[in-house]
Amino acid sequence: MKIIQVNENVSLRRDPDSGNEKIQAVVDDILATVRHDGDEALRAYTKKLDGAETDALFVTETERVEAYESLEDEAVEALQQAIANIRDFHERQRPQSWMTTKSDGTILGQQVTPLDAVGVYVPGGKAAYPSTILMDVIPAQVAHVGRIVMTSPPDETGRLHPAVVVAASELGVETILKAGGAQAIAALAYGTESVPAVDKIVGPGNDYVALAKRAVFGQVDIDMIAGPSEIVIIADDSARPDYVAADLLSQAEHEERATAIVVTPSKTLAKKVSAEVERQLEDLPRAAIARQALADYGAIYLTADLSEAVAVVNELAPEHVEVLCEQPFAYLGKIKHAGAIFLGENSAESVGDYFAGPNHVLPTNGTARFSSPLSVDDFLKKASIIHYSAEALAENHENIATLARLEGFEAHARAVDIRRKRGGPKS
Ligand SMILES: NC(=O)c1ccc[n+]([C@@H]2O[C@H](COP(=O)([O-])OP(=O)(O)OC[C@H]3O[C@@H](n4cnc5c(N)ncnc54)[C@H](O)[C@@H]3O)[C@@H](O)[C@H]2O)c1
Ligand SMILES: N[C@H](CO)Cc1c[nH]c[nH+]1
Ligand SMILES: [Zn+2]
Repeated sequence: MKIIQVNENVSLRRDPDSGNEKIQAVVDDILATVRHDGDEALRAYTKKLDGAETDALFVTETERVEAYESLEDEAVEALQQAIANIRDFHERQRPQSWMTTKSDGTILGQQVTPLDAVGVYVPGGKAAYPSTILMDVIPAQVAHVGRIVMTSPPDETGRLHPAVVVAASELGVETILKAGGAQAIAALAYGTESVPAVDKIVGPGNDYVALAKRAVFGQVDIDMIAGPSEIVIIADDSARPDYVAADLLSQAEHEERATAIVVTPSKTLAKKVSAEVERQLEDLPRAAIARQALADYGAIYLTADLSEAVAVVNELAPEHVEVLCEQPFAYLGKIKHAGAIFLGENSAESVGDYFAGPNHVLPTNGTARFSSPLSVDDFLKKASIIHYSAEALAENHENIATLARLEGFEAHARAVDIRRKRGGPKS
């Protein structure tokens, strides 16, 4: 791996539009066609892009049974344990409606309501992601979303990966559409004869999915545009080079555009990590992908000290940061910008990707500066509650009318004046 003396201009931010003009044109065409031709277009794109016939657009009961038959019991049990952990974590996020009554009888509050219908996109082109189903569906269920439509691209036989079907079934997801890419996003956003439109679409995907989500935003809400995976490891001499290397490779194997970076003041550690990465690459099944990612987006940054390392991490604002230092908890609060913070040598990112409980759908591309992990909040909306008492209106009507006239809105002013002129409001 490249070992680079730190450069203050380090950044993970990539222009999301660069080189995407051609893909955007393809996406716009697919969105318009599915909007116009519905199911017929959905089937035609699935045939063209995924090579699959989908006479039945949704996963059938027989397919569910076959999926369970082809999965090992230990895989189902691991999914069940992960579900329990992720549900437990997200249950703690549920906000409550609230109301407060003031001494003059005014009642103010906030009503929290779940979304009626949500679409969950589960990527399935190059790899199957049952873990992402758990991360997307569980917070929606905890929020009590009314209707969940899941969608994922089928393989050439017209089926979804058995682990995807089992993960969804373990969660009780009833509607599983077999469609991927921009055509799936169009079906969820606009609706077709068989796919009911939703209010919000969540879930990561490739550029076709991301650009389609961005294009339908406004018609529906979306969670975020989640880009390629990113890991940044802040490490001192106490870190084990084999652990650091393993964790870098765990994200580099995702795809050629994944980012894997170490930030350390220790030259000795840097050299050992670089050698370890080469050693561990030797028998890694996805070594070609990981090598490419490390060549293009991997680095070991050398800093003057650990405080400079923290400053670099905050500048990068990565999706994940691991703290492999002697006192990991000393860095909490100092690391301000990261999607998820993993503390200590047993907290490999894989623990969070699959099992610990927190969500693995996280802000990427430097957006951790201003956004947060997917959570129960993403599946709720809030309405304000206002009940003004007679006493409060008597006390404040002149202020309200003055502010209205300041903006030139006479009708606003009269709407409070009228309640005073008629002898004052009833209590
Ligand atoms: N951030 C996260 O939490 C997270 C989790 C899982 C996956 N991911 C990311 O999701 C992405 C998954 O990508 P993927 O490709 O494997 O699956 P995908 O399901 O996102 O995309 C597959 C679909 O892309 C469309 N497509 C492919 N080539 C096309 C073309 N030439 N024209 C039109 N449409 C085309 C097809 O419709 C196909 O069904 C990866 O980048 C992965 O890293 C992120
Ligand atoms: N690391 C990914 C998010 O960046 C999530 C994931 C899914 N499966 C394995 N990992
Ligand atoms: Zn991962």
